Amino acid sequence: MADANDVGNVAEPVFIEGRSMVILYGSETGNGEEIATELGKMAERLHFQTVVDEMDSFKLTDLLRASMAVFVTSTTGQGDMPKNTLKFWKSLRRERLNHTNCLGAVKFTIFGLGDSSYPKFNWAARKLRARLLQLGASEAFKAGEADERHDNGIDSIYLPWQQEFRAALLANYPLPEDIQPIPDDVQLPPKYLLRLAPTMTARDQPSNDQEASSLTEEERRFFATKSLSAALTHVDRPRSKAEQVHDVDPPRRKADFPAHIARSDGNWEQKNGRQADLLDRDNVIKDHPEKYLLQKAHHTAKSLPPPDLIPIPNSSVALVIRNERVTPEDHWQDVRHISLLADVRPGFPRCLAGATITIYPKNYPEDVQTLIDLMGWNGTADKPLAWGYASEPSALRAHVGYPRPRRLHVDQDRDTTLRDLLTHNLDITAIPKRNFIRELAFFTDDVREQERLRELAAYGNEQEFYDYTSRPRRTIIELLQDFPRVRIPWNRALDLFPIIRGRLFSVCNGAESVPPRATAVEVEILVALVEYKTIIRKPRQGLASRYLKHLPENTHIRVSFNSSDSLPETDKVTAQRPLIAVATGTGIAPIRALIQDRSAFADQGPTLLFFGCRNRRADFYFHDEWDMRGNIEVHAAFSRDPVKPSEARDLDPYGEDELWPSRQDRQKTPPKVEKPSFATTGLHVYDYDKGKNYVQHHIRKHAQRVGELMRQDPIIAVCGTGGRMSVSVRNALFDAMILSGVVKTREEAQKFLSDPQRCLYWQETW
Ligand SMILES: Cc1cc2nc3c(=O)[nH]c(=O)nc-3n(C[C@H](O)[C@H](O)[C@H](O)COP(=O)(O)O)c2cc1C
Repeated sequence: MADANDVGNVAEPVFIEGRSMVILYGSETGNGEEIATELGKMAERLHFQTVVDEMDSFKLTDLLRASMAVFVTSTTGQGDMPKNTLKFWKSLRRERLNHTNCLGAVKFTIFGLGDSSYPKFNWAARKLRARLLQLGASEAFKAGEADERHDNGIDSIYLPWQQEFRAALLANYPLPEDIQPIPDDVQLPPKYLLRLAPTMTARDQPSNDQEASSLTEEERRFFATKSLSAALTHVDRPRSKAEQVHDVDPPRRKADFPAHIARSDGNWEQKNGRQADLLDRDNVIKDHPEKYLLQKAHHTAKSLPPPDLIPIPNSSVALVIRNERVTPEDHWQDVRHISLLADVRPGFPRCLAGATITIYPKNYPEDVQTLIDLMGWNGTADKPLAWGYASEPSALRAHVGYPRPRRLHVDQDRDTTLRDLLTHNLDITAIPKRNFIRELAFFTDDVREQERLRELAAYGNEQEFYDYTSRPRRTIIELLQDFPRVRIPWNRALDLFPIIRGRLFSVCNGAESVPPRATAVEVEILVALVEYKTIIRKPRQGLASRYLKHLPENTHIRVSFNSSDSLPETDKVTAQRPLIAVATGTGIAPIRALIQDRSAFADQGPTLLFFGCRNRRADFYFHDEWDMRGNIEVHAAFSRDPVKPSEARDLDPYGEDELWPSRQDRQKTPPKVEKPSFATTGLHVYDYDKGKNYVQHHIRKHAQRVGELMRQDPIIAVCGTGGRMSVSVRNALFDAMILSGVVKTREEAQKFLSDPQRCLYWQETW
């Protein structure tokens, strides 16, 4: 059994003068951070002294200390920089830097993450790149721009880009002849290590000089770590015999899913006579709720996550006052309307429309125990721990400072155990990322498992990686069950597991319900819980969904608020602008907030709401509220309700009936020349989902009304599940503008929607 203090067979990068790299990321949901981490490991294997950190943790002048800077940033909002780049971005944009060539010595490259369904695709990376060049930095390697809309998502662009970048680094920074890159099957040193804290707890902290002088060196360092956020401790105390006997090697486990035989040749299904664990058909859960919905779980206070709250900077505590299911019990999806009573404190949004609330979920005791059992951590799980850097930091790291692991928030006033970390901090039910899978190969003694893990994470296996991880939403715990010989030493937990991120939800109520000068206000969210069984009947629940589903009323939870940067505050003037709102599903949340915010003003402009959902009966959220408001026109598209014959024609606006009005004409005209007239007008003929009942059909049907409001400087809000919906809606808006004569061509329509002088286009899709 591996000793918990043993970090295994590792190879340190060799120190080579003039070979260092900073990799700075901007990331909202973690994709950019993951890529930065992966690039960091790639650079370390090429013997670069490497620092990977968020942009805001970095001073501009420190860029000059590294031989190369790599920027990785996603785009958020409406072409905006992620929050953890704003400080850095501000310092980069200072006017006094203009024309100074101050970054003349900086060599850089940049990798952007974006989604081409947004009008400002990858704008953050483009803006950053332009400014770096303007300040004299030279682009050492071509920029990359990933698009989440690609078949294999970000990887489609990222992986080939990474391979080319690696080759360019080797060519431009050749290694001395006697030094080879560190191969992928040799472990790099960990960054952080956990260690057992001395037996004395924080509550026993010495109260006077005499007590303090009696502390051992170990204890002294432990207290220093607890009180200083960036203190370093090193793993230097071998575990006592008594500690070692606790970690009895658990019996070797049997895989629930023999992952190592599911090879890329796709024969797994044949060999096993059943389908692999894939959700491989669209709507499989929605169409067969009886098969794939989870059984109701009964929980007691003990089986729920503990109520204790860890301190999180800039957060506040809110009281859950309502947690109600709003969809019928027999509907496939459990959607919750949750109300919280939140303190109005500095930083609370002045306007709730467009604001988001971050909720910090926790893991369930059962999952935590499952992982502890799997890894054989029972002997240490409830002992106080400290954390520290695993080895002496590089000169570059020593200069720029030693941060805590990002987002690691622990209560400094009490002992933190491994079980606490697994409950509050480590995302043990996340979908495993490539880095994680790659690292696991170092913690199994089974050669087949090692091979299989490396194969899954290998370049060229993106489809298989996706099929194994994201597609069935496999969790880290399930991955570990599939590879029963993997044993992660407990002291590596902080280094290997991702840290839980707060989950963002759009606020769904507006100022109407916020009394002036209130000290606490009710904030509402509408949450579609992610939960179902897969084809092989494995339960799947998102971390936040599971947490929220059983969150009892009268519980205190930790939350933080963010105002919208891109939606202007609703005031007398903005409230008068017409609102063209398009929402699908829970995308109605921010739009309801906006409508309520506008209602606080007597003289508000008209609202045209296009809402799409599956059934009138099941998920037409807040429908009873719209009737009460005088100036809202609602056009709803129920995609799964039967279509009335009288409406059928509207759903196929470019169908044969419309193009060839009489049957006779149709018979005369050969089908090959279909739709010629529309192709010449610039209408987006082919984008409509024939026979479906979606919001885009209704936009086109009400083209004249859309056009009328377009002429009055409208606010256009598009919210809901992203990708195809937002693209189709945009095309339908182009068509409506052409049909109503607002513009003549698609290009003009495109310009119109991006012109802040003529409309405000706000998209919030996920
Ligand atoms: C609320 C929201 C707004 C977004 N806005 C844009 C945008 O304006 N342009 C773009 O190219 N991508 C946009 N995206 C897509 C993200 O850049 C993309 O999902 C990326 O992978 C996120 O990476 P991260 O996890 O590192 O933040 C947006 C995503 C969300 C959730």
